[in-house]
Amino acid sequence: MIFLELNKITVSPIKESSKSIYWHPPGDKSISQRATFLASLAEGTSRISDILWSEDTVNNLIALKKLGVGIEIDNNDVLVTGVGKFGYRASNNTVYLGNSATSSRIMISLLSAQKGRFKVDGNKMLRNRPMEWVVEPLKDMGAQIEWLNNYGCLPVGITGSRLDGMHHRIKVSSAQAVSALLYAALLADKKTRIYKKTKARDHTERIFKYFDLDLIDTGDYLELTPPEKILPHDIFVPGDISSAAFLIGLVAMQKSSGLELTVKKVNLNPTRTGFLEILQRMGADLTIINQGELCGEPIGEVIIRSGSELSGVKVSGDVFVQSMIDEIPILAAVAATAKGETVITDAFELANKDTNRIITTIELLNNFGIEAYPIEGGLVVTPGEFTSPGNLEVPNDHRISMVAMIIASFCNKKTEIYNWDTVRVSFPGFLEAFNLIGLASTDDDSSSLGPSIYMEMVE
Ligand SMILES: O=C(O)C1=C[C@@H](OP(=O)(O)O)[C@@H](O)[C@H](O)C1
Ligand SMILES: C=C(OP(=O)(O)O)C(=O)O
Repeated sequence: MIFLELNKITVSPIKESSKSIYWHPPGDKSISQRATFLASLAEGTSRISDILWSEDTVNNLIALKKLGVGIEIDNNDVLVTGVGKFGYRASNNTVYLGNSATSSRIMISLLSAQKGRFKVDGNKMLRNRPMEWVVEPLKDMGAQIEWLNNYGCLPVGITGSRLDGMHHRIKVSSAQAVSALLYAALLADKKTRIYKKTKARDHTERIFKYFDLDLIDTGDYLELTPPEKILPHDIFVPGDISSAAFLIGLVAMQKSSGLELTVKKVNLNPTRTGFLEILQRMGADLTIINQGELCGEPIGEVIIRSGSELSGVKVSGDVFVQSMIDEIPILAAVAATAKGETVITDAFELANKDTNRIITTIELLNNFGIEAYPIEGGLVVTPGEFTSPGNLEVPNDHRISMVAMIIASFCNKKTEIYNWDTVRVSFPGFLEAFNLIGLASTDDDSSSLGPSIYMEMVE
């Protein structure tokens, strides 16, 4: 049972549940952001259906609206009327992107080629995240960007200019670095060639092809020929596997059998499914059915059943780790319930998230009595019984906050969790989904965080 009070939530021990649940997760955050940006550059109106309504995506919509892009809500959908490739309107207002590194990195690229001056900024967490991997290559394309406070960090000032095409080798294992430069390449004068460091989520490549853009992938590099203009396309956003992972993990952690969750219409892009594969390797009863495609993205249904005995695993390899980069905190919680230790390496990018998630995941587990410690580029989790710390303030990190609530529900006494509501960044409906599983319940106030308030903010 969960009881809410201001920014504190009280999580009581769960009663084991045995139900069959069908659930459609909220829209994928990465695809919602990419779809919104691409539609904003098109000439005409694109309908984005099943978009994610959360703080990150809404900040993106509000920022684009202030730049002159047409943003209208039609039921749950967004109608984006693009202004063409170079039609963003300059204003004295800061382009504010809250907590979202993905949105700010792509936005910096797009503003670099618009007419006028812009300032891009975000919240305290975002101001600590590295921006130089995007800004330095953009400068090589001719962008005029200045660091307004500290080198490498937001806020930045941008004076729009002409962008040249270029050949660039990406130095970090980040999909955002590739994506930001691909968006800049759309606005460049000539072809741009990008050599990736690793294969990470490829939603940008897929949505560019869905929009009929001239992007080739030789396996060695990506090459984009800038289009004369971009035509609007309607898009359906599949469910977010990273949000679904919290509930999938929770079911896998329940020791008694009888609980079954079917996650419907969820994105199964192979660059995102590492968590599902690792759960299968650990011995979870997880199957994938009804696979298909939606707007160039693989989708399907995931069925997870409780009651399996799980074993610890070794997780390594740049590509594999990237395919579950946002799921590592929940994997660490699942690993604590398995037999044998779990060793995660090659997860260097985790240090660059809202918090350093290697450290915050370890601290969270330690707070609940689990032995976990850092190793180079990762962590080791030793299985054990979760014990409640009584009360706990979680860091400003939505993914850590959701894992804290899940772990707390497996403790033998109540836990008060402070600062839990960063869930709004990616999954405002988390508590309702948690209730649906039947392991917890909330009072009415939980709906105050629900997706509908985000629609009101845009209107
Ligand atoms: O491209 C994206 O939409 C994202 C890529 C990942 O970051 P990196 O590619 O920087 O590792 C991921 O952690 C983030 O939640 C969203
Ligand atoms: C790190 C995340 O997103 P971003 O990098 O866009 O802030 C996330 O959603 O966990």
